[in-house]
Amino acid sequence: MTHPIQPRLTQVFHFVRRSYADGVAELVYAFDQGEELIERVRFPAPPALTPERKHAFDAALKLLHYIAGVSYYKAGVPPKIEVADGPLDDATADLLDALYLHGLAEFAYRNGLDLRGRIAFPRSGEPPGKVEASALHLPKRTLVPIGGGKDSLVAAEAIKQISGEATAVWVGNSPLIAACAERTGLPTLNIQRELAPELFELNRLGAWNGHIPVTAVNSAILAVAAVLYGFDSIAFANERSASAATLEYEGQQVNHQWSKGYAFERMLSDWLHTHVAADLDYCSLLRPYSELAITRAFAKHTQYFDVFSSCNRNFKILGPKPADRWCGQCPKCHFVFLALAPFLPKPRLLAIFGRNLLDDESQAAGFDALLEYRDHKPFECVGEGAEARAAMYTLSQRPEWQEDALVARFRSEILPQLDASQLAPEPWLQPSGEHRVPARLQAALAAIG
Ligand SMILES: CC(=O)N[C@H]1[C@@H](OP(=O)(O)OP(=O)(O)OC[C@H]2O[C@@H](n3ccc(=O)[nH]c3=O)[C@H](O)[C@@H]2O)O[C@H](CO)[C@@H](O)[C@@H]1O[C@H](C)C(=O)N[C@@H](C)C(=O)N[C@@H](CCC(=O)O)C(=O)O
Ligand SMILES: Nc1ncnc2c1ncn2[C@@H]1O[C@H](COP(=O)(O)OP(=O)(O)OP(=O)(O)O)[C@@H](O)[C@H]1O
Repeated sequence: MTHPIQPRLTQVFHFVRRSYADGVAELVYAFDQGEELIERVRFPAPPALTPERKHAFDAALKLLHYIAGVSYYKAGVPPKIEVADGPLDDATADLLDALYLHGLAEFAYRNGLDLRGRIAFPRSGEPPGKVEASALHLPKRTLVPIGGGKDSLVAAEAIKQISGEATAVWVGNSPLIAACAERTGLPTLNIQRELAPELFELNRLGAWNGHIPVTAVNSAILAVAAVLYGFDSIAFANERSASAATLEYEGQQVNHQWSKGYAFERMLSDWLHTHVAADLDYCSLLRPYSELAITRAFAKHTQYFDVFSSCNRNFKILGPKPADRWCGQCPKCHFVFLALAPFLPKPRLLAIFGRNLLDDESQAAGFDALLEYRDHKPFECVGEGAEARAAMYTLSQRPEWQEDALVARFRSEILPQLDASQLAPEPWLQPSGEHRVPARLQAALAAIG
């Protein structure tokens, strides 16, 4: 079938309209005069929207419409963006311009595209109006998004430790994430997301495709949920390392995890305070912590070892879910194995993964990339190269790891090229840096360390 439009040849990307009724949000997009692409987000058992929350809800839904559009915009990256709402205020346009440029930087790099100067959401140019939305007096309870991996489970346990009222929430239909959410013992909330099926057809017909800032999409969905169900805070589990670029290309920082980074957290946190509710706090509970600090914390939570996984193959929308929670071949499997190893007895770690990834020479290139040895850091949610090197160095000093192929290779081939005084893990275990954790939740920060 010849598709009515060839997305790569389109000239305009339209944010056509949006609606909400009985728990279902419909987000509508189109290329040029082409067919409508409709994404639906389903909020279960929705309470009635109170009049005082309606304005805030509409503002959060509007942002969701614009942020979720990134999945469709990327298919054609047309030079012009049209929004049915009319020109946006500067703060909204600034957030969206930054998100589309930086959140699609990996997508652009891998597709040989340069989006700089190409993405410009229509803006009114009006000076900022009221700089603070009204307080909604939202209930003092927290949405804790669960991703199925170690980070969000550390965040959930920290909030439980301070007896904070919290709900484990996740977007999508992953049985693995559902199992992790249930295992927290917290109340749960599962929001469904149905992408426009036409997008998969456009992909099949050769549309541009690639990595998107999905954390921004999940964040926008949870902002709508917080107003709808009544939560005063959303506590993601994005680590300090997520702000570090993966590589630099033609003068542009390319960060696989940009919407997990602090720059986005700050922009969205401020935007929600000024456009949705002065008392709705968006933050990452793990912001001050490195990946190594988080894996050390996670190593104490043995109750999750038989359900969690960081392997992204588990989270595909299309196709069957893998039988094995850990593929053992991808950068996430490599990194989580390496980052947990210093903090777990070796037999315990091998029981989680079902095999010893560091005694498998076929995985050498994958681990080299984590160490930034002869390759750049992989385009995945992994810690900084220096963290990986500190973890590998720690293992190289442990008798039980000496004979394993990739540890022995590190000792003989890589370690002599490194400055061992820079390889201690301890500096990575201390919290540091800015965060947006609200005062009510700051005791949970200390519970992580
Ligand atoms: C699970 C995964 O890694 N998916 C990426 C993969 O998608 P694939 O084609 O293998 O299959 P599906 O996941 O079933 O997706 C089918 C197509 O649908 C489109 N799509 C999907 C979800 C969405 O939110 N938007 C979409 O446009 C897309 O065209 C898919 O091809 O490869 C895709 C192409 O490179 C990626 O776009 C898929 O990435 C997902 C959005 C995803 O959930 N990825 C997370 C694992 C992820 O990247 N997490 C990052 C967060 C980074 C951030 O800044 O937020 C991380 O863990 O660091
Ligand atoms: N399907 C989802 N629904 C809601 N939030 C999610 C979802 N997937 C990931 N997140 C959140 O987005 C952030 C980044 O996801 P990420 O996959 O890095 O975290 P994780 O799965 O908790 O840990 P890991 O790094 O071990 O995979 C986390 O805070 C997580 O809670």
